Formats: sequence, C-alpha cells, structure tokens
Amino acid sequence: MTNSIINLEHITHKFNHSIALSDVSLEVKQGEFWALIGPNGSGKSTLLKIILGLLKPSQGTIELFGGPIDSFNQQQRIGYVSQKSNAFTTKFPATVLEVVKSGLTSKKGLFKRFNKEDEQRAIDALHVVKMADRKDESIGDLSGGQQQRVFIARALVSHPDLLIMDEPTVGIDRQNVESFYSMLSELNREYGIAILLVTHEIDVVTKLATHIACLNRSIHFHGVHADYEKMSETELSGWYGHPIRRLHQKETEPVR
Ligand SMILES: Nc1ncnc2c1ncn2[C@@H]1O[C@H](COP(=O)(O)OP(=O)(O)OP(=O)(O)O)[C@@H](O)[C@H]1O
Repeated sequence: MTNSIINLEHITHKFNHSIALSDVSLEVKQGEFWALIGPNGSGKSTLLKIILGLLKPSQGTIELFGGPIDSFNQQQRIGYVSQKSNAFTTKFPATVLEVVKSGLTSKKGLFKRFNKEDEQRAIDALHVVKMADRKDESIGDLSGGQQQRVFIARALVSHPDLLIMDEPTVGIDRQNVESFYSMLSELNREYGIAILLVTHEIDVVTKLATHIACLNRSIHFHGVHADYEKMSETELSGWYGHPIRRLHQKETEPVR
C-alpha cells in the first residue's frame, strides 16, 4: 500500500497566456506537515485549487491517495479550511456544535437528520481543538481564532487523513496565532493527520512544519525542515524576490 497522499508531477498552469505555475512536482506523504510558502501572486492558492480538484491544470498529473484525481471519490479523506471561514457576524444563527456537525452533511446528504453518534463525533472533534466547552455558544460570539478552531473541528469530523489550509490565521490576533499553529502541530503528531498549509507567517510555521515547499511559480526548494534551515538569507531572498531576514525568538512578524 502506498503512503503517498498527494503526488503532483510537472504541473504547469496558465491563466490566458500568463504562467501561474511552472513544472511543479511535489509529494506529500502520510503524517507529514507541509508549509507552502511564497510571496504574493506566487501560485500558492492556484496549486491548492488544483489539488482540491477545483481547477484543472494546463499540464501535469495529480494523484490523490495513490490514484488519479479524476477517479478520486473519497472527499471525506480531505478536510479543507479556507482563510475566509472566520467571517461570522454575531448575528449568525448557529451554535458551535451545529457548525461542526454540518461537516458531516456531505457524508449524510443534505436532508438527513443527525443522530447521537454524529453528535458525539462533533463533540470529539471539538475536544481535539480544545473548544468542547464552547459547544452551545453562538459561533458569531467567538473570536476569529476560536472560530477558526471550530472550522478545523468541522473539517476533522469526517476523520480526514489530510487537512489543507489556505492562510488559516488571517484575521487572528498575533498572540493567538502561535497557539493556533501549536494546535495544528499537535494534530499532526498525535493523530497522524497530514497537513498542507499555505501561509505568510514563515517564521512561526517553518519551526513547526516537518517539510517546507518554497513556491514562486516554480518550486525553489522542497524538503525537510532541517535542510530549509540551512538556506542562507541570501538564498531565501533570491527566490522570494525581496530581502528576507530570518527572525529569531520573539520577533515573529510575518514576512509579506
Ligand atoms: N482566476 C484567475 N484568472 C487570471 N489570473 C489569475 C486567476 N487566479 C490567479 N491568477 C493569477 O495567478 C497568479 C498566482 O495567483 P495565486 O492566487 O495562486 O497566488 P498566491 O500565491 O496564492 O497569492 P497570495 O499570497 O497573494 O494569495 C497571480 O498572478 C494571479 O494574478
């Protein structure tokens, strides 16, 4: 049995005549935590859309869980959390538990009622993200960081093998960003869930991720954390397109 979760080979994508991705090859295996980093407009979201099957690349092949994407039909194995999830107003009429249970809808069908077992699964997922004690509160009353934890629980309720996130900390205040990422790291280590995360918070995430991919239309580096750390600031700045200074300890401003 293969332990490959995502296997991209020679992906090129053009929007009209402009090249967004050029010859990108990348493999994510079971239990790995990948940070996908790159400057604005470098193709990160385009690559995620291709992996999620929302966009067909101009060239290249994609395999999910060892088979071609065209015949993939186990959507519950992939959880997705976007940067826009944390945009509920205080008037949104759903409790935290209801939001998490809605993650089971694709499995059950839109008009099927939730049973006790579904409820327990949702509570278990909330325990994982440490939000079970808030289950009866209105989602709109939570902070951005807390809402995003709930959306992770919603993605976890179908027991995925892979969690894909596109800048999940947008709108979360800085002091909660580190604890949010630590929670992700714990999910990866304790539950073996593979993670593919797009982020601009390079210095926080590259400490926690097991693997890093540097994208600027093409892949400039991909590999394990220790090899990423060996890259000099000059090399980092070279592919990023503007000067990058590594930040240390408490200096954790995002690099845009
Ligand atoms: N639907 C589209 N039509 C035309 N061009 C697009 C489309 N979507 C993205 N692009 C272009 O493709 C390139 C890559 O965009 P993409 O959104 O993937 O970058 P990104 O790395 O996610 O950027 P950011 O960090 O700013 O979110 C950009 O030049 C963008 O303008």
